[in-house]
Amino acid sequence: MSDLPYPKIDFVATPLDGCFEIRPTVVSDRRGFFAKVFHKPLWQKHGLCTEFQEEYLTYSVRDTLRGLHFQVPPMQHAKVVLCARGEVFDVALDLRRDSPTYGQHAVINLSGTAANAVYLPPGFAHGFCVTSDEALLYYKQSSVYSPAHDGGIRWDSAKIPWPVNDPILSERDKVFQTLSEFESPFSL
Ligand SMILES: Cc1cn([C@H]2C[C@H](O)[C@@H](COP(=O)(O)OP(=O)(O)O[C@H]3O[C@@H](C)C(=O)[C@@H](O)[C@H]3O)O2)c(=O)[nH]c1=O
Repeated sequence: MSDLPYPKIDFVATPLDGCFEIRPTVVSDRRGFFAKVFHKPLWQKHGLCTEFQEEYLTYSVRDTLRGLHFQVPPMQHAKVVLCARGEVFDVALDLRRDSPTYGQHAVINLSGTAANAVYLPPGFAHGFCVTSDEALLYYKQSSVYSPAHDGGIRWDSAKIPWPVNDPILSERDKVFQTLSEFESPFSL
C-alpha cells in the first residue's frame, strides 16, 4: 500500500526557503468537491511542522487587508493559512535577518475552489488582501497567541504589489513600523 495520500498533495516551493504553497488535488463530483490538505507523513517528509497549538478562522469582506503579522521569539511560529471560501492575495515576507531573501516576499493567490494553502516557517510575516466579495480564512499556528510577542510590519512598506491602494485596515495595522525601521530578532 502506498504511503502517499489520496488525493495527491503537491508542495510548490516559493523563492523563499522553507515557504511553500500546498496544492491539494481537488476531486469533484455532483455533490461538490473533496480535497485533502494535511497528511502528516508527507508534511514531515517535506520538513514541515506538524504539531500545532492553535487553529482559528477569520471572515473578511472585499478590500480588507490584514497584516503583516508575526510573533517574535521565543513565541515565534510556523503558520498555515488556507482560504476556505472566496479569494485572497496572500503574502509571506521573509524577516530572517541572515536569510539571502531577507525583506523579500512571495505572493500566493489562495481560493476556496483551489483549496490551496500557504505554509510559512518561523521568521516570516504574513498578510493578505481579499479580492472576492468575502473570504473565510482558516489558520494553524505552532505556538499559542501571545499579545506580548505579537508584532507587525506596515503593509505598504515592503514593496508588495497589493491589489488595492486604499484597503480596509485595523487601527493597529495602520501604524506598524516600516520594514526599514524593523530590527529583526529572527535568524535562520
Ligand atoms: C491573532 C489573534 C487575535 N486575537 C484577538 C486580538 C484582537 O482583540 C482580535 C483581533 O485580532 P487582530 O486584529 O490581530 O486579528 P487579525 O488582524 O485578523 O490577525 C491575523 O492577521 C493575519 C494576517 C495573520 O496572519 C494571523 O495570524 C493574525 O495575526 O482578536 C486573539 O485573541 N487571538 C489571536 O490569535
